[in-house]
Amino acid sequence: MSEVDRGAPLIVIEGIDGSGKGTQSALLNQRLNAAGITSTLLSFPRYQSTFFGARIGEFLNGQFGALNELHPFLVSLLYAGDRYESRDLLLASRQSSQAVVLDRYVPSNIAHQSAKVQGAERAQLQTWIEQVEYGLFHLPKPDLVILLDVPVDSSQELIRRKEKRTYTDRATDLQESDTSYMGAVREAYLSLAEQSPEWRVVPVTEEGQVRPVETIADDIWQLVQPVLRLKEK
Ligand SMILES: Nc1ncnc2c1ncn2[C@@H]1O[C@H](COP(=O)(O)OP(=O)(O)OP(=O)(O)O)[C@@H](O)[C@H]1O
Ligand SMILES: Cc1cn([C@H]2C[C@H](O)[C@@H](COP(=O)(O)O)O2)c(=O)[nH]c1=O
Repeated sequence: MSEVDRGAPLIVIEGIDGSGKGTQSALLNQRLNAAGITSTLLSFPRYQSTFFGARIGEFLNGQFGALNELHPFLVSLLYAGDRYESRDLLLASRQSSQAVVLDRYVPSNIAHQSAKVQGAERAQLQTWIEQVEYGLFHLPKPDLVILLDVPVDSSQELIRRKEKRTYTDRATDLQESDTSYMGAVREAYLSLAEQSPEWRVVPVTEEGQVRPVETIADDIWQLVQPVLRLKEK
C-alpha cells in the first residue's frame, strides 16, 4: 500500500504520567488545524467511549484488586481491547484528516506493562503486546512517536496540577502515585526510543526546571513537519 493510501500519518505523543501529553497533543492538534492541515485528536484510554475503556477506569481505580495482583499481560489486553474497539474510528480518521494525533497509543501499553517485569520476561511481553495489537488486531503502526521525557519528581509536581479524573475521586490514580514504578516506566520508554527509528525524545525539563509549554510545543512542531504527507482533502 502506498504512503497516501494508508491515509494521514499517525503522530503519537508518549511519556510517563504527568509528562504533559494531554497538553501537547491538544496544542499540536490546534496548531495543525490553524495551519490549514486538518487534524484529528484521539486520546487513549477512551474511558467514556468503549466497553474496555470503562473497565480500564475501574481497574485504575482498584476495583479489580491491587494493581500488582494481575499479570501485566492480562492488563495489557484491556488496553488492547480499547484500541480494537476504536480501530474503525482510527482508520476513518486517517482518511478524513491530513494528520492524526494520538495522546497515548500502543507504546503506552508496551512501556507501562513491561516495566512491571524484568529481563527476558520484559522482552517477551513487549513482543506479545506488539503481536496482539499490530498483528492480531491489525492496528496501524505509528509514523512518529514523540516521547516527552521528564524526571519522576517533576512529573509528580505536574500531576498535582491536573484536574479531577472522570474515573476516580483521587488526586492521582493508583499507578501515578507509585514513583518507583513510574521510574521504571521512564526507563522502559527511553529504551524503546533508542531501539526504534520512528521515535524522537523531547525533554520536558532543562536544568531541573519544567520548560514552558510553548517551547516544548515548538520542538514538537519541528519534529512533525517531515512526516506530514499532504494531499488535497
Ligand atoms: N510545560 C509545562 N509547564 C507547566 N505546566 C504544565 C506543562 N505541561 C503540562 N502542564 C500542566 O501539568 C498538568 C499535567 O499535564 P497533562 O495533563 O498534559 O499531562 P499528561 O501527561 O497528559 O498526564 P496523564 O498521563 O496523567 O494523563 C496539567 O495541569 C497541565 O496543565
Ligand atoms: C493507553 C494505555 C495506558 N496505560 C496506562 C498509563 C496510565 O498509567 C494509565 C492511563 O492514565 P491516563 O491518566 O488516562 O493517561 O494507563 C497502559 O498501561 N497501556 C495503555 O495502552
